Amino acid sequence: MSAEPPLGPARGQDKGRPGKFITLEGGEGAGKSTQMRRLQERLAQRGVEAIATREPGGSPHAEVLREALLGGKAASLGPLGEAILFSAARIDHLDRLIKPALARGAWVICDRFADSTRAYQGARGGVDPRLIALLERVALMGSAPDLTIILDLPPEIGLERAHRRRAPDVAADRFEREGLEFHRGLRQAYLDIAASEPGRCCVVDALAPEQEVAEAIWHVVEARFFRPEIVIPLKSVVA
Ligand SMILES: Nc1ncnc2c1ncn2[C@@H]1O[C@H](COP(=O)(O)OP(=O)(O)O)[C@@H](O)[C@H]1O
Ligand SMILES: Cc1cn([C@H]2C[C@H](O)[C@@H](COP(=O)(O)OP(=O)(O)O)O2)c(=O)[nH]c1=O
Repeated sequence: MSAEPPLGPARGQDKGRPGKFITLEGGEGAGKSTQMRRLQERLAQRGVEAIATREPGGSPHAEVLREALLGGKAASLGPLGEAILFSAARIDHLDRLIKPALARGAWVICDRFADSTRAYQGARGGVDPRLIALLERVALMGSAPDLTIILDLPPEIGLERAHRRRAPDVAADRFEREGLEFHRGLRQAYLDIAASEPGRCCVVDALAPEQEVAEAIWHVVEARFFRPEIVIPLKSVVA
């Protein structure tokens, strides 16, 4: 493996970090990576350096775990074993990339994070929510996102978008291949997370054209970080 990025601040010691941490969540093909790039550009226009990253992955060790998790090699571990591996990848990602960036004042935008473990391995995989919460506490040690945007759309449409995006010679990953009921349950799991943490999460309608979704996200980011006098309702539906 190539040279290791240095570790960031000690675990649990990143309170008062100057950078902001934003995560994008939602089902397959919801537009997370598209909107991550757009938000990064918008922040750059505002003079904010934002690092775009993703999970599983984002650091060398975590990318190795990604291969095992998405290729299906880890599937025989079952949902709890997978949740532990996703969490191990998350610890490396936080320590090597996210926390060092936040500590030096950069912002971080991450395509999927701990809510994906809650939704996929917890709500859909059937792992006891108390175990998922425990793993999350151990992995994050206080490094929770400042804002989570949940991109919401009917799973039929997201899966169709994901299918169209994929090159013909690339197979769908193991979670994308799950049936429609699984993906409907995921959608509900994300809406439940948003309802349980309205201070952190905001739901954006991802069915709208790309540009409109980007505007809705920017509205939320601007309100949360640049103009706190604007109050955003939980479900921010684009026109
Ligand atoms: N609002 C949108 N309307 C229609 N297509 C979109 C929209 N946002 C993204 N797409 C397209 O859908 C596909 C999946 O988008 P992507 O950002 O990769 O989703 P995700 O990262 O959530 O899986 C891509 O081909 C992308 O160009
Ligand atoms: C981060 C994370 C991802 N996943 C799943 C969700 C996705 O199916 C897959 C990541 O694949 P990826 O191709 O990066 O996501 P997307 O399809 O949204 O573009 O891993 C989990 O099951 N648990 C997790 O904690």
